[in-house]
Amino acid sequence: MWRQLRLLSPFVAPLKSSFRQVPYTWSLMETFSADTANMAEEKSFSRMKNLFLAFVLGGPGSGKGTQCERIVETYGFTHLSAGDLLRREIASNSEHGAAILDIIKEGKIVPSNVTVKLIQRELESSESSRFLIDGFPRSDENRIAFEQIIGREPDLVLFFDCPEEEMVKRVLSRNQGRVDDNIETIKKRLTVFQELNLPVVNYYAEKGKLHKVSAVGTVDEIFERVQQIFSNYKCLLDQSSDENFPVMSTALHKQ
Ligand SMILES: Nc1ncnc2c1ncn2[C@@H]1O[C@H](COP(=O)(O)OP(=O)(O)OP(=O)(O)O)[C@@H](O)[C@H]1O
Ligand SMILES: Nc1ccn([C@H]2C[C@H](O)[C@@H](COP(=O)(O)O)O2)c(=O)n1
Ligand SMILES: [Mg+2]
Repeated sequence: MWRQLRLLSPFVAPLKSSFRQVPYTWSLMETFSADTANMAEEKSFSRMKNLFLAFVLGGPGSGKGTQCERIVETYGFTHLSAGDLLRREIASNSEHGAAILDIIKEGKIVPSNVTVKLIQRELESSESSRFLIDGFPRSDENRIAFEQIIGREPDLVLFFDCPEEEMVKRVLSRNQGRVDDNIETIKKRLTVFQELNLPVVNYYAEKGKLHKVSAVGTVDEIFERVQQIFSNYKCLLDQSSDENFPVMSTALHKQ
């Protein structure tokens, strides 16, 4: 209603002289652009509300990316790795690229608004209705920024629990040319994991959203544990299904 009144107001105001028409024209344009922004925000809000969102947490090298690949194959999720989105920013020489590279080399955390905006862009531009958000949130600040910008919380949180020794071994033998896969940066990332990531894990545990998965064993063994968790979310996942993702029910019925 208020929007309709705002739209009408330039027309009902008296247009006594051409001098007066300039501000009225501007006000009409402003009204239209404010209205377009409101409509885009409402559209985005209603899309976000209907998505199935799973956060995937775990220390460096715990196997988040590896398990996400299996979840994508089996359940038709779209995989958004926060680290990959940041690395893509670096590679594209974007405005923030150089600063992001410095932060990643130091094993630190990129400012939350940068990471959340990258995630938001993917969530909004994709046709998908279910997402794995891997490596996010890495801190309480990340979590709060997501809640504020996206306007909601995840449906579930997976946490891959892995001993430090095993994580270090896996990262050092990864061989993907990552600037942070060296022993100095790994030590820093492990400290950040203890100090900033674990409070987020505890937060979701207290909210009853956390599913802790032992990340020890073969990739297949770990994925079996993951499937057991997803089997409890059949109803919610089916609500988020659409013609692009007919695989969910099939995958769950196969178990
Ligand atoms: N269960 C496993 N056993 C042995 N090696 C594994 C296992 N799962 C993954 N790996 C290997 O360990 C390395 C790290 O795995 P992955 O990249 O999935 O971890 P990540 O949690 O995504 O790490 P990061 O946070 O650094 O991105 C990869 O080389 C991967 O092939
Ligand atoms: N929420 C995030 C996720 C990642 N980063 C930065 C810092 C990480 O060490 C690096 C690599 O991430 P990964 O691929 O290991 O998930 O990216 C961040 O700052 N904030
Ligand atoms: Mg990864």
